[in-house]
Amino acid sequence: MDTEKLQPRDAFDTEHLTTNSGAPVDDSLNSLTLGERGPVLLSDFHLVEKLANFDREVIPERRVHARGIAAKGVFICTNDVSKYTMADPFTEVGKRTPMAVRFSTVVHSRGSPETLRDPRGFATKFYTGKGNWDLVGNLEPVFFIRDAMQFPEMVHAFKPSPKTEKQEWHRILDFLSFHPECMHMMTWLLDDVGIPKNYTTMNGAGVHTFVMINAAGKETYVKFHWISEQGEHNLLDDEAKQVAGEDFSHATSHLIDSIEMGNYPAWRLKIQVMDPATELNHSWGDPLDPTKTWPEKDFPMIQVGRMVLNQNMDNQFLQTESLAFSPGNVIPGITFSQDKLLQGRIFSYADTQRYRLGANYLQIPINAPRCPFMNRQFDGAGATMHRKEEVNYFPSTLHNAETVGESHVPNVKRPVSGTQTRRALSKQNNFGQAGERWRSFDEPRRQRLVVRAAEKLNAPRVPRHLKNTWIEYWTKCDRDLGARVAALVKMSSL
Ligand code: HEM
Repeated sequence: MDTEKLQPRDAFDTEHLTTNSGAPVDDSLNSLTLGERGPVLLSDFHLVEKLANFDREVIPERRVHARGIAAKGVFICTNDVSKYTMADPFTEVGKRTPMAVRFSTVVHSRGSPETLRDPRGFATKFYTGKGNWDLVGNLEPVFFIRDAMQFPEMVHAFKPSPKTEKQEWHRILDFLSFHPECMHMMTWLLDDVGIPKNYTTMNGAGVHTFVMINAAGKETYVKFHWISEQGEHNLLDDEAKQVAGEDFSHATSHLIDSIEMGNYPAWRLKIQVMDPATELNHSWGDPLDPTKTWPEKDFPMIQVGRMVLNQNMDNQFLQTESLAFSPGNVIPGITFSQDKLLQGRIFSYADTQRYRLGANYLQIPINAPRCPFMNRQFDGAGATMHRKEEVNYFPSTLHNAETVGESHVPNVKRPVSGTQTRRALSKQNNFGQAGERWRSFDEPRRQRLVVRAAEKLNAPRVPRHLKNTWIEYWTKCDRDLGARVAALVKMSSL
């Protein structure tokens, strides 16, 4: 018997219960006691082991995006984009790359309703032949802030109050009043898309500008978009209340049921590309600013592939809960831009995952690469990778491990220069795209956003000075929008 092949899994089940170390269990209903009426003996190893395991069954939930559901699928390359990138999923039209995807809400805890007005996470992992590539995006193509320095406090403001354990809009509006760059994102959050009907009926976006590099080393700025083939459908506020009353996990139920019934949801992956040499020429703002979209008339969408989700997860803890996505996971042909929000994310995800899942979280099967891989860092808590060689260092004359060199992992060549500084991007244009987006809506949709914006300002404990600031911001987005919000805001004496 090859005991190393007998990894713990249901394929090797005995017909009877055993202890964790495999010994048969005589009784799993009655504790071992001194006489029928007790006391219980500490030598009941099976009881102690069962309780000890139970006591450790949960791990910290994700700091954000705690509530979500994952599925498996496949990415199919549909267009030749080799002039932009050498990345493995795009090397051949028709190439298929296995994927894991997790959709989520953001602010509330793991058991919270899926009908809340909240951004939605759209995290994708491509198991490519050159390592895992994670495109960790959201439904919304923009974000509230531009610099990772502000993220922890932004999350504190959105999360339930440390005093009341409730999300409170006076705290959110207070924090965001220092960040007028959030206005574009607010026109997504307070729009109908703020509550998607289901996860399958929402689009997704990579948000940041990334860099694609082709085989000749040419660099192209790129934005990624997932466009739902099911169409974009949302819940109006009253509908959301009704759905929540029936099934507060409605989006999870819908995804699982759709896949179960063979109605495999699909998305088109589209890209927008920009020559980095033009990056300072755009009147709408800076492409390194994640609060901006690139106008489609100047940067048309180019289809590159299709993702189909065709398999449910069958172990929520080992798969959905243990999935670890990171914007730091890129592959040759795709790399980071200088976007300051993105650069902070490169650190934060792997860091939280070492805390949340342990040092060897990448050895958990759902996170491990599907291509051959090898390095010298595999010991520690949670290690399961059985390696037999004596050389666990690099370089070595005894084992000819090599690195591949820059021609296989091209890096950005464009020079970066400047003095050390802590400064915001100078080209801000905080209100332009927010106003454009609101004006692009039909009248009923415009009015729904107005009503929601006013509702937030009428929430308990929003002081007069914040109401004034926010009316000013909405007015800067669009004069009519500001006037209509102001007309609905109750000016208390707070
Ligand atoms: C500096 C800014 C940000 C920081 C520091 C940050 C940090 C985090 C952290 C710590 C997690 C939990 C990860 C885990 O436990 O596995 C997370 C999850 C997530 N974040 Fe961010 N985040 C930032 C901005 C963003 C932005 C701009 C987006 C969208 C483009 C985004 C999308 C997501 C998604 C989709 C997840 C859930 C991944 C999953 O389903 O497991 N985050 N983020």
